[in-house]
Amino acid sequence: MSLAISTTNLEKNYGDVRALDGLSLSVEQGEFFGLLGPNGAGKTTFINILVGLVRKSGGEASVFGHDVEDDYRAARDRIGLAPQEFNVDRFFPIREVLIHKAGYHGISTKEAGERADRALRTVGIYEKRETRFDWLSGGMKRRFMLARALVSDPDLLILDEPTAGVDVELRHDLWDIITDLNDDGTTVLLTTHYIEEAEQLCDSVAIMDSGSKLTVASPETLMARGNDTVRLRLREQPTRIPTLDDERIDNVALDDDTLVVTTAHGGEVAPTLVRSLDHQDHTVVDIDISRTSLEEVFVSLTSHKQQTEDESDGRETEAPASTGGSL
Ligand SMILES: Nc1ncnc2c1ncn2[C@@H]1O[C@H](COP(=O)(O)OP(=O)(O)OP(=O)(O)O)[C@@H](O)[C@H]1O
Repeated sequence: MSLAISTTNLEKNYGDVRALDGLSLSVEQGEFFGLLGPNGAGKTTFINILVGLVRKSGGEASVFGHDVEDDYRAARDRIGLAPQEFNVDRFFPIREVLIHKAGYHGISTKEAGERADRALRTVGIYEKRETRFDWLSGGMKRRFMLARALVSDPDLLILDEPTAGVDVELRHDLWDIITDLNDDGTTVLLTTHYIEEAEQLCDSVAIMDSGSKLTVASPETLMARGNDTVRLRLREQPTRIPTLDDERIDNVALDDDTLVVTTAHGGEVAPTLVRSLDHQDHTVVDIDISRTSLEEVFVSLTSHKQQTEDESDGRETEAPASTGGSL
């Protein structure tokens, strides 16, 4: 399968700041690909290089086989971008803004009108077509950003935090729209600080930090790398930790009447644990298995990288970029 995005050793320096540090990434056609990283990891810089807003300092980047600099026009015409910032012409009705945008991609005025109407219908704000951007509600502004990305019928949709600051209902609505587009064949590159968004939507997720890639895998594979916690509540509190001989167990602790077992195989180990405890006359009255969340994997990967850097530097570095409540 050919690649929608391919970058090799991509570098970007803003003066002394190394925003991208040899980033190599491949996104297959039709994939729903998530880019996760703490603030300042270089996600927006990566996107801006793909769409020609920022010139790379080194390495290679192409979109559907077109080099983003040498073959800029061909690459750019395949991409629809919904940026983080509302960089919209505020003085025209939104339908007109879309028609201008389509014109920029070489689409005739008649066709542009049809595309604009279709895009506004897709995102559910067709009835607002004669309204200026400034007069839309916050949620409608987000919908409009998506419509503007869609007006050129892109093969690659790039969404830079498309649901930042929207309520839960709209977030789910936007997820549905984007998922439908992906089902119809549009490749999607998504950056998000909402881990649930990546978990729900993405086929593959790249976790990056300090301008380079830490890992790429499906959300399921990433979560499987972490440990499960099996909590077994016993009818009577034991005086000491029962013997649990199973090489799949990493750790056992006692928390009042509850045994807390750490293992990479919670679902498989749990029945064995219950049997083994039963043989030792401990009755299990409740059992709970919690799996590692993608958020935990993310935090452990990015904080580990920061620690390694601090250690190898041997000097103080800036505080790690905050992962905040939602990453
Ligand atoms: N125009 C610029 N001039 C100087 N430094 C910049 C510029 N744009 C970005 N940077 C720096 O490059 C690094 C990467 O920034 P970037 O915006 O690409 O990260 P990000 O992962 O998109 O962050 P966020 O999640 O906060 O949007 C940061 O240290 C940032 O301060």
